[in-house]
Amino acid sequence: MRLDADRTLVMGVINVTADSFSDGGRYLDLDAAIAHGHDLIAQGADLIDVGGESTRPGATRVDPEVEAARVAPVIKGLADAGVPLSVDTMRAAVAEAAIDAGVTVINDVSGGRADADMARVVADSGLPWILMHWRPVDRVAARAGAPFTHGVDDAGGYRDVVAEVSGELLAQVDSAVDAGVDPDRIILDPGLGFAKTADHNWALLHALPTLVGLGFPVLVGASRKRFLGTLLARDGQPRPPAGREVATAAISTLAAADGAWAVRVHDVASSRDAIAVAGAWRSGGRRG
Ligand SMILES: Nc1nc2ncc(COP(=O)(O)O)nc2c(=O)[nH]1
Repeated sequence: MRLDADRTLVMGVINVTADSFSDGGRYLDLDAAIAHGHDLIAQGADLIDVGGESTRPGATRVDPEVEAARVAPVIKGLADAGVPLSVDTMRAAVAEAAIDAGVTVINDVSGGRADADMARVVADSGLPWILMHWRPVDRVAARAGAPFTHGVDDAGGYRDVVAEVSGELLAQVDSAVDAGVDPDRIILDPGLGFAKTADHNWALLHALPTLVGLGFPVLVGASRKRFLGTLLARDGQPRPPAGREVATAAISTLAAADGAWAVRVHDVASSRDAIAVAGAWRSGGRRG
């Protein structure tokens, strides 16, 4: 997986879960998940993120065995067909199963903080590692059934969310490098919506050039998230997830213009088109 592509990559999403906020339950069936993966590639995805444990507010942890059993067959089926894949997991054991199945990127929403073994697994694999920011994740219990910690209060609040998220991400990088991970294989992600308010999310997106300026590829995961629904609310009713694709594509356009490594989206085609527009705009159409 190239970390220095000359355009912003599009990461499609397959949530092999029962309860993800926007597509929960649709891809628990192996054939459906694999078919969806091929569809996302046909829409222009550069890679596909496969997750087996929803982290949405109100979700609870699943057994590691359940999580691995969900993601490994999907990863193997798609990897055998040559599809570039990331696995969305906080667990070292699940990452190992995914690596055995053919995954080429580890996407860790805990940024290495939920499982002390993860850094070793990633270092040994030599694969790229996405370190996402989620301040209270150290309070996410390892046991199945425990609820996730999404409350903004759990994060203790932010005085300067951009400076604090930047500093905490760099601390996660230091920990990864200390554990033997090649810094050139590290990708950062501000963790939009993870124990953060809508204002925090917009401040982080507004400061994307600052995050990119930290010197690592940056992944932006805003697709269909609640803060978009809040922005587009009518008569006090937030826009439902299915109605947030245009907003998601707009963010993909702006993220591409600001040099994001990739955007993580459920609807690939709309963001691929948006990024093509951003590329043509920035190059004066030279790339056609
Ligand atoms: N790196 C990264 N991974 C993620 N995984 C899940 C979700 C939650 O969204 P989903 O339920 O739509 O997958 N968001 C992110 C994110 O923002 N960044």
